[in-house]
Amino acid sequence: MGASRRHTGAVGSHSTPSQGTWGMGIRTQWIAMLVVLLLVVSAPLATAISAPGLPPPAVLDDNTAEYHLGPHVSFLHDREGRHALEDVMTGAAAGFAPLPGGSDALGFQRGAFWFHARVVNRAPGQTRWLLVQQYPLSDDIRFHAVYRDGRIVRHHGGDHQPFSARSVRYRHPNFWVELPADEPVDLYVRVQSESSMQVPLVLYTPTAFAEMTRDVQFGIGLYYGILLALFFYNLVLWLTTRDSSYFWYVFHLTAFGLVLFTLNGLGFEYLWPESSWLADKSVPLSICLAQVGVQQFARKFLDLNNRWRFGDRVGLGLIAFFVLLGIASAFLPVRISTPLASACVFISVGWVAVEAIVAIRLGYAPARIFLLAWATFLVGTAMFASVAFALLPKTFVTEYGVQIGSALEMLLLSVALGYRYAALRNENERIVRDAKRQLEYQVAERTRELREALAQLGDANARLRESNQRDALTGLHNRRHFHEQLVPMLDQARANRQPLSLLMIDLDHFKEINDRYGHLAGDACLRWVAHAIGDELRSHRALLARFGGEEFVAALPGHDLDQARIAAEKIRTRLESNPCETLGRPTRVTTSIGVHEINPAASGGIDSAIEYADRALYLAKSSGRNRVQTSAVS
Ligand SMILES: Nc1nc2c(ncn2[C@@H]2O[C@H](COP(=O)(O)OP(=O)(O)OP(=O)(O)O)[C@@H](O)[C@H]2O)c(=O)[nH]1
Repeated sequence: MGASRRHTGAVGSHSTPSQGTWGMGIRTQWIAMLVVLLLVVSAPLATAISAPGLPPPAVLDDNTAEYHLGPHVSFLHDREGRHALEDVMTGAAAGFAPLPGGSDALGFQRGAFWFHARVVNRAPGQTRWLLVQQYPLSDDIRFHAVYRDGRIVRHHGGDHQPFSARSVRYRHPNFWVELPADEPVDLYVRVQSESSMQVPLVLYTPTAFAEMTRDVQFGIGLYYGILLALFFYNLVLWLTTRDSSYFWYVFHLTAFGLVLFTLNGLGFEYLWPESSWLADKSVPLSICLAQVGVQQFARKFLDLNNRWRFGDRVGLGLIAFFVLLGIASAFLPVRISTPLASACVFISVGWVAVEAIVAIRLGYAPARIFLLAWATFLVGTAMFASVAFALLPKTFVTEYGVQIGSALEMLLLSVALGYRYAALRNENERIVRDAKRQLEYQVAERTRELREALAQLGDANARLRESNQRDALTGLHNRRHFHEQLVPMLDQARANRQPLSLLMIDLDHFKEINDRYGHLAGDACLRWVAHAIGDELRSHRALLARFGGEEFVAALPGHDLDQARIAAEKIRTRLESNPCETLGRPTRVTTSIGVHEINPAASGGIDSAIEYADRALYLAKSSGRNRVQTSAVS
């Protein structure tokens, strides 16, 4: 990347961190962020150190396409910012000194700085050059080219001038300068700025500048293209899933992109070309915004509120701090707010790494990818800084460490979000599955209990029905049930053309038993009689019931009148010959029985049939009792 022919100066190698590419400008910002506190303290000291001698002039020749003036630059600190060009030229001001340590980054300084370099152009075919100050944030830059004949050409630049005032529409301030062949030209650059004092001056031929910007634009397009793709991808995911982690990821990505956009000078070029206020304040503001984004994203992604309360509180504290600092930076001088915000970035970035490590130790799997993403960014930034301190050789990867690291970080974070989403979805599905299983088990359990209850209820109903059909004293069927059962029995007899007979059985003088032995003895006698009749009729498939009081009724299917009479006679004989046991006392009990055969062809109902049997019984009673009487009507 860069011009095909480069020249780094006649004297020694280039020792400043600034180079003539896109990354060089950014690197300068990052170095400033890394060493800003050191510089704030050391720069005034450094300016006080007297120079051993002023640098030699820069000599351009036919092979020069891009020339870094750093080794040829001397500077003068005009603390009050009052000196005019004439003062510094004539020596009325204090003398010029070489750049401290060869570095063109002087930190945050009050007043104005004058930079001087003498240039001799030995290339007669190339007299038009572009001087670029590869730091986009300087407020006020006044450029002067002083020629042998006393002619002075002046330009005015910096981000306090509208972007359109630049010689070339480019993110770094730049000035066209005519360099006649073989004539020394003194270049004086006066810089006054609230932001960091960095003046990496580079001379380009128009061709070299065009080639350099082409490569740089490609790199910038690639980098911000990746960020934009991730932005829209995760924006859509946020809109569809409504998972706030995606929103804070997009916020973090946007704010981080804005920081680099601002530091690259692209913010001033494309977003606020007319606003010198924003040109000044955008750096601390975007830094604070990015830190709010990263802290909030980490809190949400790592679910710190549920996993690590203390870490969550610290994260919230950092967010509150950066919000306040962001608001304050709208009013504070940039030389205070920017170094403060930059220094706090280290705390914030380190704390995010701590949060991720704790989350991993607490067993949160998605935090691993999160930490990997974060480490990628930190390693990229560290490699970039290491090059600046000559700890690592300058390669494509180390030189563009911040861009590569942050692009990889954003990419990995996007993957981590997907992983986290899948993990949450799986967890949800597991919970739903468990709940469903639990519900199914409970439903089965309830169904079983219900079935058991229904069975018990059925049993109870059956028992109730049975008890409704039974006589409580004797255990025989009761009169109502007899009626109910006699109907189908009669229907069946009619259908089968079979006889059906009724017995009306009544104990004789039962009242006397009650009167003589008591009601309980009477009860016992009734039970005994019921058992005896039932026993006697068992072989006849009879329907036997207690008709009421001391009266019983029996229906004998398949029995004609005579067969029924014989069965009745057996009952009578059995009772007569077997005294009932009433409370240990044998008591003789006789019985009168009325017998009636129901004519299946007759249309009469069961009531009339019972009536006939009852009449026969009455006849038996009136004929002297203890006898069987058949009904005359059939
Ligand atoms: N211990 C007892 N006695 C009953 C029960 N139901 C009816 N009785 C008695 O049965 C007797 C029936 O008396 P009556 O209707 O005069 O008939 P009887 O004494 O058997 O005389 P005849 O039927 O005419 O031979 C009464 O004394 C009733 O109190 C019962 O469930 N338990």
